[in-house]
Amino acid sequence: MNPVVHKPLLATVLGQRQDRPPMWIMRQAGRYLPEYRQTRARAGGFLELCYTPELAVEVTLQPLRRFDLDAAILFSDILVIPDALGQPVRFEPGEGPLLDPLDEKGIEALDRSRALEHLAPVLETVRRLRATLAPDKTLIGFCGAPWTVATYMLGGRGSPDQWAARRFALEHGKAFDRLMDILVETSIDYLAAQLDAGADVVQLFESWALNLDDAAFARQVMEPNRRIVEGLRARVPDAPVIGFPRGGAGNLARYVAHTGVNVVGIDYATPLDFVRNTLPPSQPVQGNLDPLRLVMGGDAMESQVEAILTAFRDRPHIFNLGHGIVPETPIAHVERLVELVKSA
Ligand SMILES: Cc1c2[nH]c(c1CCC(=O)O)Cc1[nH]c(c(CCC(=O)O)c1C)Cc1[nH]c(c(CCC(=O)O)c1C)Cc1[nH]c(c(C)c1CCC(=O)O)C2
Repeated sequence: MNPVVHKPLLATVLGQRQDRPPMWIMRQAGRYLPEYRQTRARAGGFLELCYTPELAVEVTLQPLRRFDLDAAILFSDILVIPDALGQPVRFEPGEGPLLDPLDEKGIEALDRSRALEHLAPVLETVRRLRATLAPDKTLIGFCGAPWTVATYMLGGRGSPDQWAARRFALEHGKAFDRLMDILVETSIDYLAAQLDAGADVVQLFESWALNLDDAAFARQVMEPNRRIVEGLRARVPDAPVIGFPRGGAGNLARYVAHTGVNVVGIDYATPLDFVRNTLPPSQPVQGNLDPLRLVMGGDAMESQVEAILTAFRDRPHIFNLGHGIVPETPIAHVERLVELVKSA
């Protein structure tokens, strides 16, 4: 890596405000792109795509060929971790991910010893991306944060209220804490390996940081995220981390202070002036356009893009959506979004 080349997105993560905010789009490689759908069909299954470096590199780079984005995000999924721990994951069309829900015995049977071996193809993808990516582009690695991954492991599928996992945490406290320990340790190994393979920064996707009371938020979100950041930095000093606790707005300042993440992701339901009043101007933020506005385009999109750029003008800001891009998004609207942010 050439240390002289400037990476605007990485610099922003490290706290340096840029004149124009760098940008990427959560879930930027995906079904809204015809070339993704084509490669996906070639791969067969979704996990096969994640575990085939040649194809995973290809889909990672597809959005950067179309749009002038400042970062590539490793193409993989948060659910490769349960898969690597011995809880198989299936992706069925129209269903989202499906797993056989874990019970206490299932937690005891999880096997961390071969997880990194299982994830070797993903790490090979990172190495190949590092070798191919233009030097001014930031390479983002990621994993799901433990609570979010656990909601799928315990519930067996996505759910609107994460009831099964929230109940399990209270009903089987010891087994739940054991599961958190396993996920924390595996995530540290996995993220350290991604940084070692050439990722510039890693993001913790805590997509289900909502529906939690104070005590549950502290136990299930803040503490595991903090342990990962601390454990990772014990291995990779100053490892740059983006935390995205979706739905955790009331805890934004506490989350940042407790976990030590460099950047905090802001979901689209969080008011801009709340962020301004809650986080000091030196605190880097990422977000927060509603993906629906990108589907709509026109003034619905442009007015809110302007509001976000204005609200975060005085601080390090990475422009992004407030959650992942959805399949029905018109490509022309993404082109327009990039043009708007680039001319800010
Ligand atoms: C909760 C979660 C998952 N996966 C992820 C999260 C956290 C972010 C969020 O909340 O959206 C994260 C994720 N998933 C994927 C990426 C790849 C990198 C990127 O381009 O951002 C990333 C960073 C690819 C994917 N992961 C998935 C797809 C679609 C699969 C397909 O091609 O059929 C892609 C491109 C499948 C997936 N994977 C998951 C679900 C619920 C689904 C089904 C719903 C859906 O399709 O969006 C779990």
